[in-house]
Amino acid sequence: MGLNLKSIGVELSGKPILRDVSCAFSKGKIHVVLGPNGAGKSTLLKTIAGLVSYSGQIELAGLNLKQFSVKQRARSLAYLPQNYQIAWDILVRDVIAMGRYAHDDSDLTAIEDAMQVTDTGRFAARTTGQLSGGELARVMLARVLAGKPDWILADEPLASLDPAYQLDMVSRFRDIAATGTAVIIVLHDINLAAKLADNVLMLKDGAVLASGNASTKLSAQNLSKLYDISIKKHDIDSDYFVIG
Ligand SMILES: Nc1ncnc2c1ncn2[C@@H]1O[C@H](COP(=O)(O)OP(=O)(O)OP(=O)(O)O)[C@@H](O)[C@H]1O
Repeated sequence: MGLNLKSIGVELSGKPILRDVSCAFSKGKIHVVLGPNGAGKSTLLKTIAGLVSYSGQIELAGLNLKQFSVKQRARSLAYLPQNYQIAWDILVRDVIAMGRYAHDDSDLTAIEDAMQVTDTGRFAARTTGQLSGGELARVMLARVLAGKPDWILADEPLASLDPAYQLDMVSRFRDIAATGTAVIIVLHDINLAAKLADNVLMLKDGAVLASGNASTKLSAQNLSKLYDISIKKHDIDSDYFVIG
């Protein structure tokens, strides 16, 4: 059973930010959310995560998400924010173990599994202040995975990573989706989106421009409309988009 958004509206400080957004997300798939700066991508993830009030209905496995307690929601849906900050210099293992908070336990197998998938076990005894940005990104993903959520909401998790780390994270997200978890991920890089996406959701001015299977919806025509610039397929390698 999926995650369905039905006619979602969000206002912040009296300004409409999301307008009549309807879309469906499925388990075991990677859903990439694309759109210009300010289109409402982060607001959409925050809305699903329960951090923002909304009109309309969000259904998770056929149930109204508003009926879920905070803990029930946190067990199903994990949110990886855009600008995470670790307030204290604490042990990596403890940060990852915090992912069990909503379960009221410290399931060591879940924590070990999360470290294995993200290859963070080798940092476990270091503190967060002793990690590079790319290493910290993997630790934050491990924290999310330790909670064994069915749905991961990740806001630009590749933004500050070098190309090698980006590709590494792409393959980790693929592995995660292959276990049946759904990944809803905001990206700005359209070629990384093309590598990663099973489905896409294109948001423009707070409304849906296109959504559905990446093989049909992630087209040069839709991308050009989305960003109001010329985007074409590469002449030789049609898997790549060229800007301008
Ligand atoms: N608390 C707030 N009060 C008023 N407006 C807000 C608030 N938070 C965000 N906004 C506005 O909502 C709009 C959507 O913001 P959001 O962060 O969702 O966009 P985004 O698509 O994620 O952008 P970006 O790609 O730049 O991260 C922007 O115009 C932003 O200025």
